[in-house]
Amino acid sequence: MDLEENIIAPKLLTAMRYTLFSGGKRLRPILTRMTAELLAGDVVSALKVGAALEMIHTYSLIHDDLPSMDNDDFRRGKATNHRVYGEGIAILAGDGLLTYAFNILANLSLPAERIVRIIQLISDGAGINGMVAGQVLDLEAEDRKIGLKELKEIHRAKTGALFRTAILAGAFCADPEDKEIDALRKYANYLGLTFQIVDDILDVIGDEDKLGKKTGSDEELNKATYPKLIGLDQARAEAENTATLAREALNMFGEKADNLLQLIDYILIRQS
Ligand SMILES: CC(C)=CCC/C(C)=C/COP(=O)(O)OP(=O)(O)O
Ligand SMILES: C=C(C)CCOP(=O)(O)OP(=O)(O)O
Repeated sequence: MDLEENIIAPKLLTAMRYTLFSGGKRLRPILTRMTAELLAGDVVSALKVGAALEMIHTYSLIHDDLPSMDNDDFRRGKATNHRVYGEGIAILAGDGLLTYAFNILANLSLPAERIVRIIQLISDGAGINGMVAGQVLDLEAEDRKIGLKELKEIHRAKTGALFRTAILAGAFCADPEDKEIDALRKYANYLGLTFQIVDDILDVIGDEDKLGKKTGSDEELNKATYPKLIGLDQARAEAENTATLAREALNMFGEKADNLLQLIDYILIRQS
């Protein structure tokens, strides 16, 4: 089914497209593509997998912004989905993006067992063993004192899981060796943590126009963050440390991993 062919409920498609095409860094599809390229995999399939992941990520943002979750008014430089289309349609636009993503994955031109592997990986990382679970932990931690260890676990599931999934799904667009998967998983874990520490820092010091979303919302919702738990300077140092570990994880690939290395710098530079 082509997304454009949805004529039963045109408003659903409009609401899905509204947030999907309102800008966004496209980090997860970029990672999928870079990883497939690193391992000389099928780049066309990687782009399709990346599109599916971006749909899943976009659904998660639409739902994360809802009044029952973070209650945010701005996302990607525009009014949030529910502010424009109302809560009901926003929930359904998220549902539509999530399910359509799996339609794209089911239609990949890869060997059937590879497609099944990618679908398993993504439903796991985006679902009850990854992002959805992380969001639950995040909600439960509001207004509660938590330590760094618990915060790391929340970040690992809420944000890290989809990064890890994007990278490993890119690897399965090739024919990876076990040691390559191990190295990429390590890179993904440290990259995801670096990203979320930087996101925490940007919520304190970031420019709302550049970020396209409101800052200070973690404080407003009384959420535990790296700057809150260890201070801004220590949080920056921690982001540098995890970035170094992400770089080291790529050592076995040498220069071939330059793009993945540059992505670490891109994430770090955003908070400097
Ligand atoms: C199943 C769902 C709804 C998952 C949401 C996952 C997620 C990473 C939300 C954004 O996190 P955030 O609140 O830390 O970021 P932002 O500041 O961009 O809202
Ligand atoms: C996971 C978090 C913290 C939500 C924002 O993710 P991104 O910063 O990748 O958002 P977009 O560029 O896709 O809007």
